[in-house]
Amino acid sequence: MSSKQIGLKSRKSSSKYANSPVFSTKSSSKLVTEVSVDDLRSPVSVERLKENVTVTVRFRPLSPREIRQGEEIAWYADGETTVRNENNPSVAYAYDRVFGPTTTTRHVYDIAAHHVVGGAMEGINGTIFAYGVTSSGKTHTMHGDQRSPGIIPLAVKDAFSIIQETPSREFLLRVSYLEIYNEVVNDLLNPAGQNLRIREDSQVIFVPYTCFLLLSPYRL
Ligand SMILES: Nc1ncnc2c1ncn2[C@@H]1O[C@H](COP(=O)(O)OP(=O)(O)OP(=O)(O)O)[C@@H](O)[C@H]1O
Repeated sequence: MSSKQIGLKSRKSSSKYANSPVFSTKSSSKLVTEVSVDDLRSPVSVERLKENVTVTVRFRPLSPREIRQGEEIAWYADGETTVRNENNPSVAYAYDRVFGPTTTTRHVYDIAAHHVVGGAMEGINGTIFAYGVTSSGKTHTMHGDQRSPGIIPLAVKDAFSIIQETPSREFLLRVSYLEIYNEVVNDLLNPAGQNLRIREDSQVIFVPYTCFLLLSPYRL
């Protein structure tokens, strides 16, 4: 089990579904991208600080290899919020949102992540992370590729759009990129930053990772 995460913040579970990363907006991680958004001026509305955790399931299609091997789908999306068992229709689980295998990453982002990015740009801490078994589609969902960009590039692009549309405010965007795998923390932005030591004092847990100012969405 592993997870991929993007954390968006202001300054101041194990999956049953082999072909579906469970996707949560609010983790232990194998790969962590953290974008820190500092709105240097606007105050945070108390109204908006209510905790709000949503859990989303995304099914990926069977791969050609899985089809060749005769593997069958055991769980499927029944409507927009229910996951049902193919062999036993009476077994069903409800989630905030369920996406079937033909859903695009763009759609997943729009429904499940866009509002977290918008909230972060207003100064509300937000985390988006994906977890699921190996090959369930976490990298596909979070990173994607040129043809189908993932949640992380889409979030960064959105953050820059919001900055452009809000000339009256000043923002500071910082990015760090960590991999946590088999209890080992590596800094993916600094080849020398391998097997980082986690330091702890009474107040905070601290990892000495590299943090870059993000000046353009294309630098990520
Ligand atoms: N929604 C999808 N549509 C089409 N192909 C997908 C989808 N999700 C994942 N895949 C494909 O399934 C394979 C496994 O996906 P991916 O590498 O994202 O899994 P992962 O959960 O990150 O695995 P690992 O934990 O081993 O890194 C990849 O070939 C990927 O392109």
